[in-house]
Amino acid sequence: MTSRIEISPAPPILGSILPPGSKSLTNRALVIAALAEGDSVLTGALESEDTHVMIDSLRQLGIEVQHDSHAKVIRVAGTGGAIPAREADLFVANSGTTIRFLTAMVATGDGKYRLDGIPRMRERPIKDLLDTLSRLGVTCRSETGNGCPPVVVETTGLVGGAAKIAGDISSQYLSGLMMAAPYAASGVTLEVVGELVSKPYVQMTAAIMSDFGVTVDAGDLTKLVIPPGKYQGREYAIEPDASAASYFWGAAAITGGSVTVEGLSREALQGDVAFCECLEQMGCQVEYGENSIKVIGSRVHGICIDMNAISDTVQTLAAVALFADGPTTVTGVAHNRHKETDRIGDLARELRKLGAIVEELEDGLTIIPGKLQGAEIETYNDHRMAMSLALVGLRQPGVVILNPTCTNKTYPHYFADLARLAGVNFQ
Ligand SMILES: O=C(O)C1=C[C@@H](OP(=O)(O)O)[C@@H](O)[C@H](O)C1
Ligand SMILES: C=C(OP(=O)(O)O)C(=O)O
Repeated sequence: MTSRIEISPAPPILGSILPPGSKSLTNRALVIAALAEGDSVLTGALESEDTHVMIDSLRQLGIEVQHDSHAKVIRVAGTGGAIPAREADLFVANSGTTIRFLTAMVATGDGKYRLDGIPRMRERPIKDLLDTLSRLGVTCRSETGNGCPPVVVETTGLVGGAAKIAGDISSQYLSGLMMAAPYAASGVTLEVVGELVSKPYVQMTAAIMSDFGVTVDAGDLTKLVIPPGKYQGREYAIEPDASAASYFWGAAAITGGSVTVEGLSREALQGDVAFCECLEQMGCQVEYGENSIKVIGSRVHGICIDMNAISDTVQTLAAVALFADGPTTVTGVAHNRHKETDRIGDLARELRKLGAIVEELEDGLTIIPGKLQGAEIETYNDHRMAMSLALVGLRQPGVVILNPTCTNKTYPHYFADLARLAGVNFQ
């Protein structure tokens, strides 16, 4: 693919689509299957950079992972909790789940492990996770001392006990600790300090742990008790990615069409299906099936909404908000500044290029729709910037997405799938 793609306006989109597997579930299932007793077979897994760096890292740790990328099936030979490699230097690109989950996982091993990523990863915080691991008996540090990767973990195993974990920067710290905790010498009790962000992801972690045989007492997510235990290998079906689905639901809203996403339901493990409730508040109609969710677009209204729990869909909502008949305010997403890029400041800048008046808040933004115009959209190597703002081009001519291959992080075939669904070609 070239270093730019121009989105072609489309008539109201009528269709259905099955997005690729969930990044969050694939990477959790990989970690848990690696630690489990016996083999696991993961079906419907995501094939993308974020899952490939996880697979490569697990292999470097000495875990056998067989991978049929065409069939989207991954076989993992569980080690029963052992980490065979005594030393490893892992490269995680810009995958937050991979570095946070593996930092906690390698802490259960016996050896010295280093984890690093691309330059942006070296700006993404991980200090709170390292502090908690230290309290649980592990020697670990940020190599440059700035609280970000590269991370070095020197360990003879997780001792366990009670520790506090900060909740206000990223829920991935807590999820990583939860998945590793059954392999501590004694049980682990985690007390969450500060308001926990992205709560549905922690519920997802507890749910998948339970699916593999370890029950967490998660209560109201302020104090979590994880008993010693062992995951049991199994066959596990990964749901389609709900964050990816948001773009197709957004496309229905923006074009005034009707799009059905297959393989998801209101009961999905992924909190991001609640993006449909935002669209409903904006005036769209949502139909929940047993194994599908359909959004029917209409004239959209501006809304005020706290998106703390579903922050990966803020950029999708922002794209829809450009077509609303009034302002939209999103709050509760200060943690979005620590993701692939600053998803408040950089998002505001790109929305302004498209003709909106945007007020940046400390924890969100207000978008006042203006007369739309085409623009070259900078993506900051953020897959969600590319995927969300491309939707604007389905109505407004002249929207060009720069560096479109950044969608490789979670959705390598995004533009092909969107063009097919919309029935147009992109240049
Ligand atoms: O646990 C997970 O799978 C994720 C948690 C969220 O991160 P934060 O907890 O950092 O908000 C989300 O943004 C990310 O894409 C995936
Ligand atoms: C924030 C994201 O990813 P991660 O934190 O896993 O890198 C994302 O996919 O939007």
